[in-house]
Amino acid sequence: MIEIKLENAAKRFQYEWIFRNLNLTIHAASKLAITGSNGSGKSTLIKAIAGLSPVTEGSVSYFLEEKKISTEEIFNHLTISAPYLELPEEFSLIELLNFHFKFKVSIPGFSFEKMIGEMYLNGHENKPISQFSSGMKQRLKLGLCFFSQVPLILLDEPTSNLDQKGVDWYLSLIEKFSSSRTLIICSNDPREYQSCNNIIKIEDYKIKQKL
Ligand SMILES: Nc1ncnc2c1ncn2[C@@H]1O[C@H](COP(=O)(O)OP(=O)(O)OP(=O)(O)O)[C@@H](O)[C@H]1O
Repeated sequence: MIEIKLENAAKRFQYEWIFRNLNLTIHAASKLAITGSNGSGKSTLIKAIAGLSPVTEGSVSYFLEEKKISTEEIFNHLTISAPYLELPEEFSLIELLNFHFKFKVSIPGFSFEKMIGEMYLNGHENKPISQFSSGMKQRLKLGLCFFSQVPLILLDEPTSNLDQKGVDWYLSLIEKFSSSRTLIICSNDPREYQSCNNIIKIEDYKIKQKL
């Protein structure tokens, strides 16, 4: 299980502080929602937690079973789904699963066949991802996150492009597959983060100032 500590974390783009003085411990297996209005900095914060974009000030530390691990290593222990992270469109579904699971281990008992069934993608095994609908792509992104055996799952706008049936399916994924994992969700939609026991508002850490 993984714990994350942000200490005086801050991010600045040019002259704008997106967040500042952020002190937060995300406990192992807890469920955190990062909320805030459009453009407030939710994605910026989740990217900093994922190690995709470094903080300008302060630090983000990771503790896997209480052992500190570096920002360079954290990618091995997480999966992330976000609108700005595209799937490789030229791969077929089977090719993508083969590729993804060269780097990640699947959760116990999950063959590709079972994953495809759980994502409601039967019959599309050899279709290129470029020909998937936006809802199919979103189910695939979420499936790759939950069916990988990692202690940290990061979701940015998890139900974008999903219809009501898809939203219910997403909620069932959380219920079935997130119990012993740390889950962080960026969202403006309370349906998406109803499972979260900790909710922060990015505006509470936003100080605009000219340098
Ligand atoms: N690479 C970048 N360079 C400069 N500014 C950036 C960069 N990335 C994000 N920003 C700015 O940071 C602010 C926060 O953006 P971010 O995408 O984190 O917001 P958000 O809360 O996720 O928004 P939304 O709800 O619309 O997805 C915005 O003003 C955005 O223009």
